Amino acid sequence: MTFKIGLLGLGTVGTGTAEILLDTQGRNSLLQEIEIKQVGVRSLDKPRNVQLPTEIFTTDLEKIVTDPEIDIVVELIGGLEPARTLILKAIAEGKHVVTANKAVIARYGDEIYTAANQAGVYVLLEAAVGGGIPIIKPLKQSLGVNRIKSVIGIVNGTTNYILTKMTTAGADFAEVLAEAQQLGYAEADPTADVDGLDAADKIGILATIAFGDRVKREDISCEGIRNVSATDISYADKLGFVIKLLAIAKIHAQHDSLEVRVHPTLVPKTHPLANINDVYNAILVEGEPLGQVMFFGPGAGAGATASAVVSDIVNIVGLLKSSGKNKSLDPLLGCSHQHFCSLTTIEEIESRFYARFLSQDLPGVIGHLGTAFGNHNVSLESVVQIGFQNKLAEIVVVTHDVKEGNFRHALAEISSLEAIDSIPSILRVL
Ligand SMILES: NC(=O)C1=CN([C@@H]2O[C@H](COP(=O)(O)OP(=O)(O)OC[C@H]3O[C@@H](n4cnc5c(N)ncnc54)[C@H](OP(=O)(O)O)[C@@H]3O)[C@@H](O)[C@H]2O)C=CC1
Ligand SMILES: N[C@@H](CC=O)C(=O)O
Ligand code: NA
Repeated sequence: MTFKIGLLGLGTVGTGTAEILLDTQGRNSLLQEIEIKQVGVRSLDKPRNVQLPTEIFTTDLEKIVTDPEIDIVVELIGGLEPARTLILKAIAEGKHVVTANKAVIARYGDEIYTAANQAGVYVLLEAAVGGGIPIIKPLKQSLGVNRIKSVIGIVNGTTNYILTKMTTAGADFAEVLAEAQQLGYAEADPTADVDGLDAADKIGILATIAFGDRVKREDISCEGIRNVSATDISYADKLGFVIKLLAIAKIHAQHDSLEVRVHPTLVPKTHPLANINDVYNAILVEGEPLGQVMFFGPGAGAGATASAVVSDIVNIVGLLKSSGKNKSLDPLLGCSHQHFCSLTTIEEIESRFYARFLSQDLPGVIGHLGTAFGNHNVSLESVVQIGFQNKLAEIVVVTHDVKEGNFRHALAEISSLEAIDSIPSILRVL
């Protein structure tokens, strides 16, 4: 029996997917039972890097998702629309769906999975988080019996590539971003990478699976890497840290709620996430009774991402072959979260902070800073004055764990001190 695929999109990931499906030797034997029946693209004239019969190409993607012969629709066009509508239509037509589209699942997961469960079809998305790293299936299956306490990851390849090159080679932000685009790592609109939106989509998906309640995408606090400067990278290094864009989801014990956030973070050089470089991603999961486990691998790029896409396709084919006409879904592969959870407000979130101040070089300034922080219950781990910028002293402060609200109030008081010229950067510390 042959299982027929409708491939929506033949860009970076679509091409990688087709390459695996067409070159089956030495891979799982189920691949030999899979045929690409149609390919949907935007332009029929574009040269393609993979050999497929021209007659299977179309720009009519609706025709693919309604084709009665197609068993699995593989959505690799990205973006919200028409991706959402096409996925819903495929589901309504009784087709299983494989997607790499974290943007659409993070926002419309509720609608999509409700429809999929009613229709008795799978929507698998291993490629949507961590590219080639197996993380969705392990969270659902291998780690499912643990009480998850935290999921902390570097989940965006583009920004990790940029930060790594800025740190190790002093490279220029715009140049490295162009390189990441060239390598096929970045989103069609790289703002999604640079501003942390892609990482927020991914941590929203991981948190929903790990903690069992849906996370509303708009509740996730999100800050990108645009303001990370060479000066901060250099200070972080002197203080024993590297700067990484972290996506964090963890149980907030006091409030019995979840905190989910994305921001550039000073990570101690001794922490396992500090050594994840270039396009690599890693996700550190802590659960009870397991303890910590870390998933590591290439987080973007054609081959790595296609590996996850095709594994999902093969998983569905395996299930279709073994379950025959029995339409009930394997609960460990489906997604049936019913409730949205409430997230801890940003004011209540506790973390360490790094702040860099430019001040007049006057006696007593550091004392005034300390007093202002003390007035708002912010205790300091270290205060250093190392350099000068245009005759202004540069003072760098690292706090102990503090409530974000208290820290912000202290900063407001400090800004009004006469000696303080400006606060060029504020970053969190892991
Ligand atoms: N690149 C990566 O490393 C990773 C990407 N992803 C996700 O995978 C998905 C695809 O990404 P990627 O392959 O990089 O994207 P590309 O931009 O390289 O490819 C998009 C493909 O979809 C087609 N397409 C886009 N919009 C339409 C439309 N409206 N109608 C018909 N065809 C359309 C394009 O057609 P045409 O070729 O004619 O222009 C192209 O073939 C996205 O959701 C992305 O977030 C996930 C993990 C990693
Ligand atoms: N643009 C994304 C692609 C993979 O999800 C990234 O850089 O991580
Ligand atoms: Na993955």
